This record gives sequence, C-alpha cells and structure tokens, in this order.
Amino acid sequence: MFLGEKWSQTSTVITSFMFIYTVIRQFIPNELRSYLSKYTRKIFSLVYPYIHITFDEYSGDSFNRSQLYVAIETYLGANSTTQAKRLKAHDIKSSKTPLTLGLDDNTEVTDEFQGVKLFWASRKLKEATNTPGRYWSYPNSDEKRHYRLTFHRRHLDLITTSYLNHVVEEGKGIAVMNRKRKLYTNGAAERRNRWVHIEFEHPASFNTLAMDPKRKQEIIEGLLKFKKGKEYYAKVGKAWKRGYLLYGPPGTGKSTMIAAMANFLGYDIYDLELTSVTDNSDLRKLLIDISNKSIVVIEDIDCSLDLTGQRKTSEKEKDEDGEKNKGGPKKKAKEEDKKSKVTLSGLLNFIDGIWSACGGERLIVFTTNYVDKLDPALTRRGRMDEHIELSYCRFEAFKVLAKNYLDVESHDLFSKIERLLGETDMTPADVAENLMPKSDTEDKDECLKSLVEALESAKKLDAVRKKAEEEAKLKADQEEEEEEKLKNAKKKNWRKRLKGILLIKKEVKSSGALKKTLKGSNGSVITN
Ligand SMILES: Nc1ncnc2c1ncn2[C@@H]1O[C@H](COP(=O)(O)OP(=O)(O)OP(=O)(O)O)[C@@H](O)[C@H]1O
Repeated sequence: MFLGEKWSQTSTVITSFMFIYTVIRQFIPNELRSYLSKYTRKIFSLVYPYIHITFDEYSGDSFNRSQLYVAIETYLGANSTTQAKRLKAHDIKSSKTPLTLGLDDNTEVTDEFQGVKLFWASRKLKEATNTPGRYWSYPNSDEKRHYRLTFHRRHLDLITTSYLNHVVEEGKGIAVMNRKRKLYTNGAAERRNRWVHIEFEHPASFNTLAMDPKRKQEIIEGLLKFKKGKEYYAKVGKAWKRGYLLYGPPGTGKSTMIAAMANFLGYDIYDLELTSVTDNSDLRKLLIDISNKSIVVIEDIDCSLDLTGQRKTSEKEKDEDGEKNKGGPKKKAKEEDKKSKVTLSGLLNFIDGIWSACGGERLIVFTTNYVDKLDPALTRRGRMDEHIELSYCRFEAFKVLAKNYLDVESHDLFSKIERLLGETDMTPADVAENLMPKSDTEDKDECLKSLVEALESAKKLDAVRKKAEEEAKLKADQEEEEEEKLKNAKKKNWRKRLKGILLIKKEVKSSGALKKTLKGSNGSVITN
C-alpha cells in the first residue's frame, strides 16, 4: 500500500484517539490538562511525523480552475506517467499533441526533490447531496477534486520555499512547451498597428539547422541559460530580455534559426513589420501587447530603418508620393503627417524602457543581409547581446542536411563534396534544394551526384566570375595607370612650358638691365 495512504489511515486512528481525548479532557483538572496537552502533541508528532497540504481544483466560488492546481496537474502528468497505475487522457484544445496524460482520480505517486521523498495523491470527493443553487459556482457540484501532498514535517521549509516553487515553475514550463504556439504579425493592411495571429507550426529545430556544430551548441546553451535566468536577471537588476542579431547572405538560415529558437524555448513569435507602424506611439502600443515568453522579430532591419535612425520610405510609398505630390504642397504636407515616424531611437528606447517595466522572458531578434550597413547604436553589446553569423554551407553543415534530407551519414561522394564546399560558396538553401529528390525514383546516390554537379557548375561559374572580375580589375588598373601617365606627361609639359616662361622672363629682365645700362651711358631711353 502507498506509504502516504498508510499514514493517512494511521492518522485517522490517531484523530479518533484525539477526539476521545478531547471528550474526556473536560473531566481532567486544569493543572494536569496543560501538562498533558503539551506531551500529547509531542507524542502525536512522534507517532505521526507527516504533514499534508491540499490543493483544491477550484478555490472559493471561482469559475476558473486554480492555476496552482493546473500547474501541479501538468507537473504530475509529465513526471509520473511511468509509475502511476491509472492515467487519464485529456483532449486539450490549445495543446499541440492530440492528447495529454495526467493522473487518474484517486491515484498515488511519489516524487523526489533534493533527496527528499514526497507523496502525491489525486483525490475526487463526491458530495453526499447536491446542494441546490450551488451548481452555478462549481461545474459538477457533487464532485470535488484536489491534490494532496504528504511529506515529513522536518522538510516543511524545503517544501514551502523550494519544492512547491519548482513544481509550479516546471508545470507552467511544460504547459508552455505543449501548447500550440502563435505567430503574430502587424502587417495586415486593414489592421495596421494591431497584432493578428495564426498558429505557428514551423518544423525547424536545432537538430535540423545546418551550421557549425560548436557554434550551434554555444547558442543552445545561451538560450537555456536565458530561459532559466529569471532570478539572475532580477539579481542584477536587468530586464529579462536578450537581443540577437542574425546576419548573413540570403538563404543561409536566419528565419530557420528563429523558428528553431521558438520551438526550442516554446515561445510565440511576434513578427514586427516596422514599415507598417505609423509612429512611435503606435509602436509603443504594439510592444505593450507582446506577451511574455515570446520572440520579437524584425527582419531585414537595414530595409526598415535607415542609418540615421529614420524609417525608410518603401518603393511603393515613393511611387504613392509621386502621385500624391501632384495635388500640390498642401496635400503633400498632409500626407507627410500621415507617414510613419518610427525612429531607431524610439524603437530602442521602448525595448529598453517598456520591457524593463513590464514582464520578461523575451528575445528580440534582428536580421540583416548587410551587417556593415547597420547603425552601431543598434548593434552595440547590451542591446544585441549575441551576434550570430549564418554563412555559406561548409562540410559540417552539409552533413546535417544530408542526414535530414537523405538519412545519409557517410558516402563515397562525401570527400569530393567536402572539397567542393571548401572551394565554392553555396548557401544551405541551395544545398538543401539539390539534396531533395526530384522524383519518386531518384535515390540518395543520384541526389548526392546532383549536388556534386551543382557544386561543380557553381565552381565553374565562380571561376568565370572571378576571371571576369580580375580582367575588369586589370582593365581598371591599366586605365588608372594610363591616366596617371597622362597626368604626369601633362605635368611634365607644364613644367617644360613653365621653364620656357621663366627663361623668357629672365631674358626680359636681363634685357631691362641692359636698357638701364644703355640709358645710364648716353641719357636716352631705348624702347622695343
Ligand atoms: N542553415 C540552414 N539549415 C537548414 N536549412 C536551411 C538553412 N539555411 C537555409 N535553409 C533552407 O532554406 C530555406 C530558406 O532559408 P531561410 O529563409 O531560413 O534563409 P534566410 O537566411 O532567412 O534568407 P533571407 O535573408 O532571404 O530571409 C529554408 O526553408 C530551409 O529549408
């Protein structure tokens, strides 16, 4: 029999004993009574050293299930399915799995925390009568459920200060991981400046992400540290947030990495389209609406804000501007007023300010293809805590793709592919495209061969491009050289002419001196 249950029966016997004692107590003289009660309590705690804590499903007259109860339910469901004799399946709408398992009513399981053994029991009590009028305050008024935790009284401190916290945090964490996640966006034309969402079902994970394994591990560890960092951030007085800058050429996996991060952490994604936000005040509203446990993504940040921090005008808007300006300067001024005035400093200040003041556990991710173009204010440490480069596919990354797409871990063609990947730049997106079977009959060998062919032709193209570039450079150098020569020749020419002028000047001067000499000798003036 379950230990907690055995103790529970013992406690019933002891309680009966206590009741009898209470009845006969009134016949005992006062002096003897206080003496006896002191020792009775001591003896009782020696005989029955366990404590129970009960967690009701509904507290008071609330219509909502107690959050504590739900967290315990999730925690026990996830941690005790292997030891419980009876389980119950729930069909939770918001869960990404078709069914969730939990403890059935009146089932017991054990748990261990820091070497201490604990006993959990799920209880369903049926009320003898159906109290009229009570049904509205409790869904099934004749059924009441609770969890009961039993532990030795010497662990009371550990249980109340650490264990229950651990259960609730774990329970909530598991619920977050199991729920269907959402992808929010503010880009919808008719709902500008408001979030709309769809279910987020991207299958990417860090296992399927092709990149240098060492760097990948560092990123995973960083994310784990962040997720568990609530107390650390509180201790150092910083908002519980972390900024990531993902950069690299198109098709190297920036969006895939964001999806992998969201799946790994169990967070929602908020895809913030800055060009759709009217001004800083609307930006603030959007940011306030972002829930905890989320990743805010601003893709192609270099296209959303220019270097001075002012929002860029999109090509479409430029065209619209052209049309609008036909209406004259007044109309133009009006339209200017309507245009977005979101600034880089506005964005950064809100992120620092609002997020420090409300909630936590948020990542902000910026992506760009041109990291060098970004304003240093945006990329400085403290704002963007981690800079991650996603680059062209090298052999280590290729191995991940080969495993994912073809289930191949080694092959005769691998050494050739390794050499080719070292010699030419191909994005993981292009490598993946080549590894995908084009028909039902195409097998692994053919897919790898097709990749080799693609790499070889890319290499040839690279060589042609490089040659063309070299030739263009040579031509430019030659032209520069010619120009330099011409300049020098011109300079030489000028110098020659200058010399000639100087010579003439000298001659003129000397002829002037001669004139003076002539004037001085006979008193007449000689003119030319
Ligand atoms: N590193 C990678 N690992 C696994 N798959 C990748 C990787 N990079 C690209 N891919 C594949 O290529 C597709 C396009 O990649 P993704 O959109 O993530 O690239 P990106 O860097 O975000 O491109 P862009 O800068 O154009 O937005 C993905 O759907 C994925 O299948």
